[in-house]
Amino acid sequence: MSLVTDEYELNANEYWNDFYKIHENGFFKDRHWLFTEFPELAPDQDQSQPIYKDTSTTNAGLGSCENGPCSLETRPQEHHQLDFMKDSNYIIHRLGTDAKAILNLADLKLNDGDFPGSSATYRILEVGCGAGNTVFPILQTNNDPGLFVYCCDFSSTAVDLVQTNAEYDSSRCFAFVHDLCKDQSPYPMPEESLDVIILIFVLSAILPEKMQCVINRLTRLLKPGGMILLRDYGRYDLAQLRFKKGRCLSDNFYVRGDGTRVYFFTQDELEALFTTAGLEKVQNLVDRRLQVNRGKQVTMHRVWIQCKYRKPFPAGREENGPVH
Ligand SMILES: C[S@@+](CC[C@H](N)C(=O)[O-])C[C@H]1O[C@@H](n2cnc3c(N)ncnc32)[C@H](O)[C@@H]1O
Repeated sequence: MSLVTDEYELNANEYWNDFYKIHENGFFKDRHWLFTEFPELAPDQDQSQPIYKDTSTTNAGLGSCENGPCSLETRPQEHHQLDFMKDSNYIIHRLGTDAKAILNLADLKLNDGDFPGSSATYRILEVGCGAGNTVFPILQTNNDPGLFVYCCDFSSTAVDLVQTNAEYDSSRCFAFVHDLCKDQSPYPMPEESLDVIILIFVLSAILPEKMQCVINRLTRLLKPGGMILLRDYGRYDLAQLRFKKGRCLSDNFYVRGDGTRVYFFTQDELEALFTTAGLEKVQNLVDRRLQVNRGKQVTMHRVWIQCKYRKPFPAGREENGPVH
């Protein structure tokens, strides 16, 4: 790594802290489309009735994901803006977060062998949860009393935003600071305890040479039959094509103006990452969209990749029914 690349890697969480200090929860859009793409997040809900529909943008040339992230505001100078537009669905009640320390695992009074969510029957972990734009829709939509949702991010500012959200319910959710790239950084749940792990535009923020270790370690947390769900940037997405010279750190890996980084994947690369970790493909698709912002008369070619990979049952152990 060069000195410049090193600086972005060593201080990666600080760049994301700065990002969340500026944007708080108002940047990434709440993703109610999640449940049409990933019904595993709310298995018992009626997926035929999307809860959320944004009508501000027209999608043409859709792939198989018509209810994907569909609204967009174009501000070419800042590529984050290409991802998701501000949303006011969630009103955050800030509770003086500067004064409130982040709740850590050590602060919880747990009996021996217990862990947050130990009595749950369906456990979901969101990694790189940001301000909670995926976690809160899950908690709102999935009413299974046995559900427990964990979420983590290496930005303490982001985790603080989640923990101080009025919707945060510590009996159903546990948010914690965690750096996916730090092998020694503990998870609050044992191995083979999770039904679903979700990564939404997160793996792309990680140094490419560290991605395999991240996926290997996450795989160990999955129950046999459990799944990793991913949605992320695809190769030659508009955001990639718009990067100016000098922003490229290595092949297909770029740094934005605010110091946060992004990789653009091919399907084969993701297939290799997941299968090397021992997972089996359930889905690996490219979602290409022509997004039209009628107001601004701009068309945008977006490329996203969506994957679902399952942890196989050990040989001789039959799959029988749901994973919980
Ligand atoms: C593009 S944002 C997506 C946020 C969130 N998943 C969402 O959908 O709104 C990427 C997130 O990954 C987090 N992140 C990046 N590298 C990480 C790492 N090594 N460990 C944990 N979180 C990380 C960032 O802090 C940021 O919140």
